[in-house]
Amino acid sequence: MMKPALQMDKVTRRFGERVALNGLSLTLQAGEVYALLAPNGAGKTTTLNLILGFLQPDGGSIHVCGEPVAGDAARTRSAIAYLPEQVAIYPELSGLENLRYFSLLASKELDDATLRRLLLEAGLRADAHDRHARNYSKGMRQKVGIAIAMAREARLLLLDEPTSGLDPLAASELSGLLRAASQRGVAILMATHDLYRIKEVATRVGVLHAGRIEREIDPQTTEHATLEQVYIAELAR
Ligand SMILES: Nc1ncnc2c1ncn2[C@@H]1O[C@H](COP(=O)(O)OP(=O)(O)OP(=O)(O)O)[C@@H](O)[C@H]1O
Repeated sequence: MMKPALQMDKVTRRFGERVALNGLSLTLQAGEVYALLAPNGAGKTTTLNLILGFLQPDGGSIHVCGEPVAGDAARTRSAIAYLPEQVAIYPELSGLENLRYFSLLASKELDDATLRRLLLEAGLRADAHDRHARNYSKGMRQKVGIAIAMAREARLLLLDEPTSGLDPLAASELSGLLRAASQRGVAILMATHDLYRIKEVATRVGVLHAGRIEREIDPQTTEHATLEQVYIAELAR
């Protein structure tokens, strides 16, 4: 069997007296789309930074595609694509040039036809490929980010609030892209408050509270209203 894309086992992390993560365990197999519902301060950013190897845990372990992050974070990071809330690409370069540049950084030298195909698959229309990214909307920058992830053949995609500030069309396009990526075996972990998109795309939902996953909900069998009630109750705790 394939190694899980992500395996977090009883991870703890403190900042001085403050416990940010308190025994967080989470395993993601290839193709799973996990939505992390995280009220402010619950430990979302700490979780993402630990997976990326920018922080070290005080206890527990994290593996990406079977490799310990503690062993060689640069190596495990090469299997990960991280899309922050605002995808950072070079404004003076075009979408195509950004994709070429970030692919080269990941030692992937792709010809223009392949780069353009990846941009099209990520939903960036051909007439935008050669325009300066400075004029791109948030949704367009995100599409370039997804194309970069696909060019790098990332096995694990981390997204932080991917739909905040997107119009409904862009958000729905993003759901389609995430579904397509998951069908290709990419495991996706997205921190979000967007219950509507969760219903659309997530295969699992977990509520992060006080540094651990307090409960999991099956998005397929849970009504939207129930999902919302659970989340609101969690926010009010
Ligand atoms: N560098 C740090 N120094 C001290 N405390 C920290 C540090 N980073 C995080 N914390 C604390 O750890 C807890 C979890 O923080 P984290 O940033 O992971 O939460 P979050 O869920 O991302 O919150 P938000 O959504 O508000 O950014 C919080 O109580 C926070 O104050």
